[in-house]
Amino acid sequence: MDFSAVVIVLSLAIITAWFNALRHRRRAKLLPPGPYPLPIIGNFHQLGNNPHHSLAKLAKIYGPFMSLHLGQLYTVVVSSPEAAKKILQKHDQAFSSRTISAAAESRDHHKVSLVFLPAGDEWRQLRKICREHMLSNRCLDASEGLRQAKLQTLLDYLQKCCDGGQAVNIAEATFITTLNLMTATLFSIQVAEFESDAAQEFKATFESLSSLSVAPNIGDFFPFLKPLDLQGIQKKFQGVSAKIHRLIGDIINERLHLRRALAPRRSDLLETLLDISEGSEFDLTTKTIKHLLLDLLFAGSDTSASTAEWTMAELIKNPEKMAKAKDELRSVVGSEKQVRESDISKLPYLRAVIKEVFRCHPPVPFLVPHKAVDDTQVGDYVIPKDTQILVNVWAYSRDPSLWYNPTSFEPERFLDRNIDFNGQDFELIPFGSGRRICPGIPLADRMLPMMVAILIHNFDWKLEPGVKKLDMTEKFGVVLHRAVPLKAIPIKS
Ligand code: HEM
Repeated sequence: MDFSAVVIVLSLAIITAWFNALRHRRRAKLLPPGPYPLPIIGNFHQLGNNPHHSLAKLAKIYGPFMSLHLGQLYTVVVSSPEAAKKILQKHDQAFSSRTISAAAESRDHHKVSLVFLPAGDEWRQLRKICREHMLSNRCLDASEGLRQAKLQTLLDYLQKCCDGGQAVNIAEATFITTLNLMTATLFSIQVAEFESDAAQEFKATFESLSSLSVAPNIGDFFPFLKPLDLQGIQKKFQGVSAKIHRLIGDIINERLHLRRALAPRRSDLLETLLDISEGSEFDLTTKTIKHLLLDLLFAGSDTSASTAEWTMAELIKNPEKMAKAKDELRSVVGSEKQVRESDISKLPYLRAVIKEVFRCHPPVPFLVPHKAVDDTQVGDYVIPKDTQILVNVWAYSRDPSLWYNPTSFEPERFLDRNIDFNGQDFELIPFGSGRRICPGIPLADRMLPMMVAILIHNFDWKLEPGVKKLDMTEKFGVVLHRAVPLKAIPIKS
C-alpha cells in the first residue's frame, strides 16, 4: 500500500473509532464496566497471547459482565456461571446468533454453515438432521462397530510402540484416532495412518485453520477494512481450507458416482444426507452437505483429540490418579477383555477424570462467540444489538469460591457432586448451553472415555529419557492445545 492509502485508511479508522466512542459514551451508563479503551485500538492491547488468561484477570477487577472495545467490535466478556446462565439460558434466543469472522466468510461458509447460520429455520433443519441421523443413541449404537475397529488400530499402534520401546506422540495419535473415528462415521473411510505423511498434513492443516480463525485480523475489528485483507489472513485461510474442501468434494463426487452405478449402500451420514437431498422433506444442496461435513469434521476432531491429550498429560503428571483409573478399568472390564462403549457408564472414576480435564483445560475456552440479535436488558445492563459475547469458561474454572483447590487436578471433586457437562450445570459448560449447545456431546461422550481407556487400560506410561517434568503450558486457539505436544513411552502393565 502506498503512503496516501495508509493515510486514508488510518483517517477512516480514527473517524469511525471516534464515532463509536461517542455512541458508546452516550450509552455508557447502561453498558457493563470495563477497562478504559485507547483511541482506535480500544482494549486490543490487553488481550495478550493467552486472552483467556488476560480477560480472567481483568474480570476480577471489572466483574462477570465486562465491556471490551476491540476496534469497532464491541464485546461483552462473561466470566461467572450466573452470568453465563443469564446469557445462554434466560436470554438464550436474544444471544443465539454468531459473530462472523472474515475467516468464516471464506467460500461463503457462513451462509450455509451449521456453526455460523443464525438460529433460524435452516439452522434448525441442519441440527435436526445431525440429531436424528448421526447423533441419536440408535445411530451411535449402530456405528459402534466402526469406532471399535478404529480403536483397535490405535491399540495395535500402541502395542507396536511398546514392543519397540518407542515414544508415542500422543497429540498425533489421539488426533489421527479422532479424525478416523469421525471420517468413519461421516463417510466410511479412513483418511490417515499413524506416522504417515497424510496424518502430519491433516494435523498441520487443522492446526493452521484453528490458529488462523483466531489470529487477530484487522478486518474483524474494522469491518470496512475487511475487503483489503491487510495481513493476508483471509488469503491464507482460503488456501489452507482449499485442501479439505477438495478432499470432501472428491468424496461426495465418488459417492454420487457409486450411487448412479447402484453400488451397495454405506451406512454412514453421507449416504443419509444424499438420500435426504433427493427426497422432499428438506432442501439440502450438495454445497450444504459439503459444508456440513466440513463443520462436523472440524468441530469434532480437534476438540476431542486435544481433550484426550490433556487427559493423558494430567494422568501422567498425577500417577496416583492414573493408578485409580487403571484399577477401576481392571475391576470393571478385567485385564484380558477390551473395553466397550457399554462399559463407560460403569466407570465413574474415568468419567470424573474427563470432567476434571474439561474444568482445568476447557477445550473451547470462550465457547464459539455468540452475538446479540437485539438490544437486550440483562440485569442492570443493556447489551446492544450485534455485541459479540465471549463466555470465558476458563476463567471461572479457576474460581476458588466455586471449586476447592481450583488449580489442582482432583477428579474426586466430581464423585460426590452431581455435576454434568450437558449444559444444565453452569459451573461446567465445556460444550456450551442453550440452543447453540454442542450437538456432538453424545459422540464425544463415547469417543473420549474410550480413547483414554484404550491408552491406559493395558499400558503404563513413562516420559522420554531426559524429560523430568511435564510442561503444561497452553497455546490459545479456537481449541486450547498444549504448547508442547505430549510424548511418552508405553510399557506393558
Ligand atoms: C471434546 C469434544 C467437544 C467439545 C469440547 C465441543 C465444544 C463445543 C462448543 C463449546 C461449542 C459452542 C457452543 C456454544 O456456542 O455455546 C460447540 C459447537 C458445535 N459442536 Fe462441538 N465440541 C466437541 C465435540 C463435537 C463433536 C464430536 C461434534 C460433531 C459430531 C461437534 C459438533 C459441533 C457443532 C456442529 C457445533 C455448532 C453448533 C451450533 O452452532 O448450533 N462437536 N462444540
